[in-house]
Amino acid sequence: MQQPVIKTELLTKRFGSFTAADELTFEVYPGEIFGFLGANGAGKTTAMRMLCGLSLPSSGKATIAGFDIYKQTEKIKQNIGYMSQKFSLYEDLTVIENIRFYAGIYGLSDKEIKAKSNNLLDQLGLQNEAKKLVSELPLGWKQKLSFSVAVIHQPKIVFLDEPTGGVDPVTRRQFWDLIYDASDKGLTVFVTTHYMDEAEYCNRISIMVDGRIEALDTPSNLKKQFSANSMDDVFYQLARGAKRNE
Ligand SMILES: Nc1ncnc2c1ncn2[C@@H]1O[C@H](COP(=O)(O)OP(=O)(O)OP(=O)(O)O)[C@@H](O)[C@H]1O
Repeated sequence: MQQPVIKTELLTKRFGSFTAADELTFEVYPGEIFGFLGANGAGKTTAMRMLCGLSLPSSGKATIAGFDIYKQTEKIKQNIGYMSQKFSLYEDLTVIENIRFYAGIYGLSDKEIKAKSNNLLDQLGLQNEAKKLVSELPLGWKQKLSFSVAVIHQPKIVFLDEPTGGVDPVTRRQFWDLIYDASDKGLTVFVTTHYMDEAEYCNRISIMVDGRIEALDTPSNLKKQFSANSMDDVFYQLARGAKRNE
């Protein structure tokens, strides 16, 4: 059996007397696409910040790419990529400037940066847009570029926080083609989303309710378990009892 790339045990984060993430225990395996679902306020961002080494847990254990979440946060940051709707590209730099900038931040050499930038422009079909300002690109293209720069240093895991907000289902589907390609090459993808069509694209899904993981399995097993026709229905059955988003 493969070693998990993410392993948590009773991972908990409290803010004063409030428990935002409550005894989370789960494992994610190399190359897996793991969906992290929950209603607003369920605790997804809190959990993800701990997993990325950005916030220390109150209790519990976790390793990310084999590194300890308390003691090795710098190592964790070197081995992960992160993309969110908020953390994105520099709108007033061109496409190629953004690629070079992030590659530089992630410590790639000049030679690697040159080769990677060209490959990436080819792969995304953006050669003609290389010198355009990012602000001129449609949102769907920005999201693809943002994902590509988040994995330019070939991390073991990429964390995606609602990566496709605001785009139509066809553009979302195209974004997911990039995710599948990356996961085929061994990248582990940890993704939060509110879109249930995206939940169906994941290998496994966990659903958080009021800080706790209430369900975790493949989309098809979850549908069986909850006698549901769709992930929407599974999600609704679990989230309707939530106290936090009343
Ligand atoms: N720094 C903080 N201090 C106090 N409470 C916090 C803090 N950060 C988050 N919370 C609370 O913890 C709970 C979980 O928040 P979190 O942002 O993790 O949820 P979420 O599932 O990511 O929600 P959303 O989908 O709306 O982003 C919320 O009730 C939030 O108000």
